[in-house]
Amino acid sequence: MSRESVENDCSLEVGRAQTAKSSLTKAILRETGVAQAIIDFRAPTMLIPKTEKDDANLRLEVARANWALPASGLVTMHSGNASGYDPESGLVYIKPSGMDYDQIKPGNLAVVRLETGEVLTPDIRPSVDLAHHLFLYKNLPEVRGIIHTHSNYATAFAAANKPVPCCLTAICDEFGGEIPCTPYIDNEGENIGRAILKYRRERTPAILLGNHGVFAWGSSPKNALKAAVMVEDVARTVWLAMQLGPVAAIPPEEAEKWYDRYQNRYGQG
Ligand SMILES: O=C(CO)[C@@H](O)[C@@H](O)COP(=O)(O)O
Repeated sequence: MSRESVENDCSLEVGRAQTAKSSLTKAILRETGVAQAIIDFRAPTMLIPKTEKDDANLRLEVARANWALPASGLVTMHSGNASGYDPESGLVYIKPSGMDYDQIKPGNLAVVRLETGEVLTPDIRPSVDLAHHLFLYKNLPEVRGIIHTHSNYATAFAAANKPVPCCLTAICDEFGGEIPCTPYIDNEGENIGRAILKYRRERTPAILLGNHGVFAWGSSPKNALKAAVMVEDVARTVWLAMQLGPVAAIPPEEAEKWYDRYQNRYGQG
């Protein structure tokens, strides 16, 4: 679709967009200090067909999750991506493929219709991992955010096709048991998505992909990011522990106690 036809076919709610631009810009400048992140809401990639309701807040959250990947040491160069899903509009916002993280803005994310896989941003190519993100959103109905990384310590376990064993209370808290690992899976079609569903543990919001990396998910892009950060953190600690000898597994009934407290009574509610 040409830029001209996109502009003809689409409507911009200018007043709404300008309000959002103003508040988003302030939020970005306040929280990141990155002046370049000012969003141009008139950019063609922001034009969404009339039937779709764009979600400025989710755009900001997805951009933030992508910015956090290099900031948290989870990616090298372009080797990871973050997305978010808005069930009201049916739209998925995802990192543009191969884009430098400091070039990502709320206004230049790739936008995809979940139901059909149609890319609504003709001039922005989505992450090569789009198919896996879409498959997970379709099959895990509570999920609103997904992260993929090749973070080093977790990916070392993946290289060995080994799960991260449940040998730390922090693993019980966050994951409720070991972080599983799939065998090697090729990247065609829905193969990775299907393998994630097959090998995941029901309540564990992350998995290692054999010989590849990490997928993590959550009820928001921020929560998916937390899971991705925690996968790497515990993988690093377990790796260090393994230099001392075999690690000691925590029995499932003990893991359950930690999980229950952390998930149900930890923090400020
Ligand atoms: O694993 C791979 C490539 O093999 C991708 O996850 C990674 O490079 C990120 O790709 P995108 O920049 O999101 O298209």
